Amino acid sequence: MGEREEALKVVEIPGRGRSLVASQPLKGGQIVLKDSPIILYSALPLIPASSSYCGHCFRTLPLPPQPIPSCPNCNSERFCNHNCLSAASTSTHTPWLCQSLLRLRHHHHSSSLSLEHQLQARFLLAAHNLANLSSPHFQTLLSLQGQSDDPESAAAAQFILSLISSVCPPPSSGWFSLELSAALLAKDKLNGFGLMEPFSESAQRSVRAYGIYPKASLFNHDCLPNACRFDYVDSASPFDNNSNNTDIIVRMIHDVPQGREVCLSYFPVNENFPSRQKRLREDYGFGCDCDRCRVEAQWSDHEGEEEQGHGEEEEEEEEGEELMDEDVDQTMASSAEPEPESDFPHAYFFVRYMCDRNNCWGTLAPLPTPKSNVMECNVCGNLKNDDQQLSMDDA
Ligand SMILES: C[S@@+](CC[C@H](N)C(=O)[O-])C[C@H]1O[C@@H](n2cnc3c(N)ncnc32)[C@H](O)[C@@H]1O
Repeated sequence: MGEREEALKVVEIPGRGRSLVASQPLKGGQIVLKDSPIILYSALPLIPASSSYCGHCFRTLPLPPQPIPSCPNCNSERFCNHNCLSAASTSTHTPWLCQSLLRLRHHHHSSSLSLEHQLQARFLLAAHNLANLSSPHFQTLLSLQGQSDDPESAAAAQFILSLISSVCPPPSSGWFSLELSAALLAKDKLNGFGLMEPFSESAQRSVRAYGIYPKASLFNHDCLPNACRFDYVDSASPFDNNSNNTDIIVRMIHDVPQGREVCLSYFPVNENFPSRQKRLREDYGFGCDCDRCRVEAQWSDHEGEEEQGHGEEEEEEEEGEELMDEDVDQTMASSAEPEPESDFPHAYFFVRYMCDRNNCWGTLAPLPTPKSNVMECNVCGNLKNDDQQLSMDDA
């Protein structure tokens, strides 16, 4: 872990599992984590085979007349350049993965598979590929939350494993057991991050690729997060010359004291109480008891349902020193600011930290430069001067 990540420590919190906690006071805008995926797979259906993204870095491919190299074996996976082609042959497009995807595409049943099953097949093949490539990274994947007893994952594992093991060439370390396959699918469901298409006001944003980010997988959820995730798909990160197209960074939305848990929201913050609770129970297996949920649970008619969101944003074990429970600030992640006596104490969060651009629903965090007054949206990238916002608050 680099200097930045030392801003966070892994702490076991009863009822929440491993959690990331500020190991020092953190400033709004501060970068607290940079992470690269250990697994990355396309969010597109298996057929048609070719896509407009590079099969290694997932950048949009250049337009003709630029030469676009393709995989000499399957001829369908395409790459930005020869560097990406060469890097893919030992990562995202190994000869075994290439053969497996090719056979799966030619299999007569593949065209009738649901998109969900196609993506689960892509993930399970990518997990076998990881087990062949890197035992430490595979162990990291195994250490993430998600068990074989998740009924949905168990049912999917049975179907997908029987499909891929009958169609694809066996991986050198053999096929996973049914139980391991179910556990891996559950881990993908709980920990996978979606890399979204760049924002457009006029279209629903779709996912370009899914990734497993080992360090970012330890962030718990809060419906009023104090940190948010940025990625720079198809654009270079302005803060890091060495970042890859699929790296993510996590920045603080506002200051938090040492000992406070740092949380992300697993989906856009505008979703209403019933829909958040449903999603967290069904997709992540817990009922949320954050400050915001506790307040909204008291709203008899759940007014605010008109805020209903529709974003489809998804989401190595740190061997860091663990804090004792008493070192953890019990006020947890939210409470962005002092809470007024009202039945909507988090109004402040929405006014100050939610992007007001049409169809965006992103979250704003200050730029990481010291004392920046400029807030950046993590979805559309819009910049907004916080001074305007402050004068609005004072009014
Ligand atoms: C991406 S993992 C987060 C790290 C996880 N706590 C661990 O120990 O690996 C997501 C899982 O963490 C737990 N979790 C996340 N946010 C939570 C919250 N606010 N309350 C309770 N459990 C939570 C749930 O079990 C969820 O499925």
